[in-house]
Amino acid sequence: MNIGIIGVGTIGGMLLEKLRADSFYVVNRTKEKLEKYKGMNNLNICDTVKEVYNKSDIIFLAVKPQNIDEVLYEIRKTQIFNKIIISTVAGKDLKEIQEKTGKDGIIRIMPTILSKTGNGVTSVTFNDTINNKLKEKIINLLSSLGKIVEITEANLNAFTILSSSSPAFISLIVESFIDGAVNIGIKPKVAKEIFFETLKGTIKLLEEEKIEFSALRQMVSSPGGVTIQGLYSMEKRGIKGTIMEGIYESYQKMNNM
Ligand SMILES: NC(=O)C1=CN([C@@H]2O[C@H](COP(=O)(O)OP(=O)(O)OC[C@H]3O[C@@H](n4cnc5c(N)ncnc54)[C@H](OP(=O)(O)O)[C@@H]3O)[C@@H](O)[C@H]2O)C=CC1
Ligand SMILES: O=C(O)[C@@H]1CCC=N1
Repeated sequence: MNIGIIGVGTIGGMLLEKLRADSFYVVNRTKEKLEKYKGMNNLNICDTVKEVYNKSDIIFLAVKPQNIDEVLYEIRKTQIFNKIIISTVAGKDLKEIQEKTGKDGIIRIMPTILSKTGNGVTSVTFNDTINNKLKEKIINLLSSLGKIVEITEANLNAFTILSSSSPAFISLIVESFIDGAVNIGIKPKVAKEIFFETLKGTIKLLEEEKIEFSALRQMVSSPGGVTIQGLYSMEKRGIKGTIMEGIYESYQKMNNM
């Protein structure tokens, strides 16, 4: 199977590194960016969107939303109709891609940077021209990215915030813990090491032992102790509302793209 990637930035590069194909055909606006992949023996660097489209069976669109229309326009000019187009672009729906390209086999995925290590959840939504056999083939292809879930397009925006934006939110929260630890005298390197272990362990308790959030808080908070003092301060400043609001704002922005 030949895979095309249009736009080899953060997500396109990750797809190139993680997916399995007989050959890859790629194009990127800034060609120099592709230098680092030149050692890949199944990589073909192309000059145009048209060349990638013509030579590939499945074509991933991985440009930013502001650049997608120019790519769809180039695809529209081609007269080959039996290809599968998989868009990673936030806020461009299946119908619009179909209309702008004049092609039928359209799929959307919402990738996550966590696929770099084969983790995270990538959601996929198919238009109604894709039959079950093809769906299975596509999900199988995508499985090297991590967990794949099929969802309806109506749910894609919410899933985007949860699985694709969250690594950025979590990174900010983790950084705050490290800064907090440095502020009470722990060296950054040590703080990072200890906090990463603490984070992994907390997730294990919540996930594997199925301990409820509130139960875990109670287990750790001694009456009149230090933990409840910290929780009280965080709650007083509205930490939960702040995070919930951030998620909602992201979602609203996504809906208006
Ligand atoms: N980053 C993330 O975590 C996620 C991103 N997405 C979606 O993935 C898509 C890609 O995002 P991301 O990888 O972060 O963006 P990047 O800016 O890192 O990559 C986009 C790439 O597209 C190239 N490009 C732009 N226009 C063209 C064109 N006309 N022809 C060929 N190449 C072009 C750019 O080239 P140049 O080198 O010149 O800039 C750049 O390398 C976006 O639509 C985004 O919504 C979805 C979920 C998560
Ligand atoms: O921030 C963005 O717009 C993209 C989509 C989700 C993650 N990155």
